[in-house]
Amino acid sequence: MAVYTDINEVDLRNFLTAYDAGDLLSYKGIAEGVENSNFLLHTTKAPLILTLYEKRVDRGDLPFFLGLMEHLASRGLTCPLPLPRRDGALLGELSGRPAALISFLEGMWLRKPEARHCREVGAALAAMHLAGADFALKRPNALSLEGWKGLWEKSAARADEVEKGLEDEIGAEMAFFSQNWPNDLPQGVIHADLFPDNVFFLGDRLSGLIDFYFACNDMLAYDVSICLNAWCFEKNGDYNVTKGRALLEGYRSVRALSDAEIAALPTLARGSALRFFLTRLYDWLTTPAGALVVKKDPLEYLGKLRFHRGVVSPGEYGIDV
Ligand SMILES: Nc1ncnc2c1ncn2[C@@H]1O[C@H](COP(=O)(O)OP(=O)(O)O)[C@@H](O)[C@H]1O
Ligand SMILES: N[C@@H](CCOP(=O)(O)O)C(=O)O
Repeated sequence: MAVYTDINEVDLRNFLTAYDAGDLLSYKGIAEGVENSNFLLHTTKAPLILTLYEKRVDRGDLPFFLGLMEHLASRGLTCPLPLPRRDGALLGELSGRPAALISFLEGMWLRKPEARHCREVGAALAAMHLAGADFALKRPNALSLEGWKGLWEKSAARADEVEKGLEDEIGAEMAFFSQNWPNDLPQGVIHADLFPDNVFFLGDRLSGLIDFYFACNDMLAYDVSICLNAWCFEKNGDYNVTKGRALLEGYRSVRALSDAEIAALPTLARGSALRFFLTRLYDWLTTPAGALVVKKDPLEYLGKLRFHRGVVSPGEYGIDV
């Protein structure tokens, strides 16, 4: 359960007085997620999500994240909306943390997505990229090359505790990317964490996207590569080209991918695998034993990284070249 910061009822009731949110009926911590502390609130009005922003979220970035949700919703994308306080602010403070109330989105995430779901995710990602094009705020990607270096510096010395030889292997990846990371592809607002647990479905229909707390400005095709990693591998580590094809076709049915974006997919996918490997590795080595969170396995992403390292043509992802 991702509840790093606990709340008490008296403080919560006091926090809610700043909102027109109805009277509190119940609240409970949510047993999912790894970044922030989330609670489901029932009030005499609509159900709400209460989020307390934790370690990896910089307070200065919150206007970007909350403003982006408002912007995307205004462009027709289904995503949660922050509930303003009576004074108009979107942020308050609870248990010493910045905190916001967010609308509750109906639906559930898919534990076993199939190719048809991947197609919908691809289309939704492209729709988000188009809808974000005129969002006024900017946020550089804190988890691009420089961020990777920082994580790696803090983890390298203990990497071999996770698998022997990792310090050398990942050191070589870092060297590769410092020379080979694309910088001339189309940029825009990306979600940057569109994993299955951040996409809700009602039946077979995609009902909305959540968790915009890694969103930033970066290469649009990098976001596609994140989805290939998150949606198109099987539990045994095999890449499922049918899912990859569906995701890419779904994306291209809404936004075209240029030849340069397609050619860069193997490098982008290798880089995005490294990015999730590094955050997972860092968390694996540093999360305190008693924390109420399910740690994610860095080795899953090491396997994906190795797969991409061996890809010689983007056609291997299921795209016609
Ligand atoms: N707006 C929302 N509507 C419904 N459920 C939500 C909403 N936001 C979060 N959740 C629930 O909380 C869980 C964790 O949220 P998430 O934003 O992914 O947390 P984290 O940022 O900590 O990873 C989700 O998997 C979902 O079950
Ligand atoms: N998707 C990341 C972890 C971030 O978790 P989320 O609950 O915010 O999606 C990973 O799988 O490493």
